[in-house]
Amino acid sequence: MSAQFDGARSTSPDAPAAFQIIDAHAAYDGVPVLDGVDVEIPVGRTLAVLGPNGSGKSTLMRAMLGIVPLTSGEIRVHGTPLKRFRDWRRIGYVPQRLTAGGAVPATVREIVASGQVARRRRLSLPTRADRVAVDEALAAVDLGDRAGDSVRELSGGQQQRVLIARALAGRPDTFVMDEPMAGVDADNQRALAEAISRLRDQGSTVVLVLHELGPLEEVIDRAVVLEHGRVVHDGAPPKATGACARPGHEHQHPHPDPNDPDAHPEIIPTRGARP
Ligand SMILES: Nc1ncnc2c1ncn2[C@@H]1O[C@H](COP(=O)(O)OP(=O)(O)OP(=O)(O)O)[C@@H](O)[C@H]1O
Repeated sequence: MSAQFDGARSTSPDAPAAFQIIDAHAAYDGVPVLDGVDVEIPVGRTLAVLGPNGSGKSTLMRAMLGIVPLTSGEIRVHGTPLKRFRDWRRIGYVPQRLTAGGAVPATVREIVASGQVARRRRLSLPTRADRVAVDEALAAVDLGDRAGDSVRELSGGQQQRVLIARALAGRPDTFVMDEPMAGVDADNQRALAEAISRLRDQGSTVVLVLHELGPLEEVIDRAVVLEHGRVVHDGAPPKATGACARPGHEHQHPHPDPNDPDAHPEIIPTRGARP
């Protein structure tokens, strides 16, 4: 990746934490899913959220973006309580799977450019700088030569890279990625790890849900492990062992149909949320 992003703006030691999650509780239909989560993520850190299926990892990501409301507790984003946070252009969200291209024959470039919508004023057209940012984002994930192709023609791993490019195109300084490695082959995992490591080197904050560290082991400075909606570890990334540690290993676990918009509330921004 040769492109340089100007996203990482607030890396001074005095900058408030990118995310402060304070005694967060959340529930679906009265069933607790987050049960008193406390995590502080300073700017410029690369943090993995690990844990078994159903432990609440995705729910925590969604809560951090205001998609899932807390039943109690507080979340602050770059020092501002989530409800009052408006600077969503600083946040780049990479959802679990490609959803934007599923129903319509969008090109790679169109999907990536859609990541700039929050930056632009209403009804304004993309500027030259916007177009350059899209080119840079595509180059960053090594998909510059696929810009005109339909995303449907891409493999799952390449589609995942498109989602990262979409987040990059808005030039955020804070990334929230929900299982960017899920279902991605070893080559694409390495390409993604490289893109993420460059984000870290540029001072961006990156929070990722992962099932195992895999090729990201070198990139992650800290890991939070959830179990039953509680933090059971917060510190150095645990050493990977067994088959799950091998590059290319794919977890098999149920996920909603990626083309079912009802199964992906994150693509329908709620009030105050701009994923
Ligand atoms: N929209 C929803 N409505 C009801 N229950 C939900 C919803 N989303 C998640 N859950 C349930 O909440 C619990 C936590 O789910 P969550 O997706 O946050 O876990 P996770 O750790 O990300 O799991 P995975 O690794 O399988 O993605 C699970 O029991 C899940 O079935």
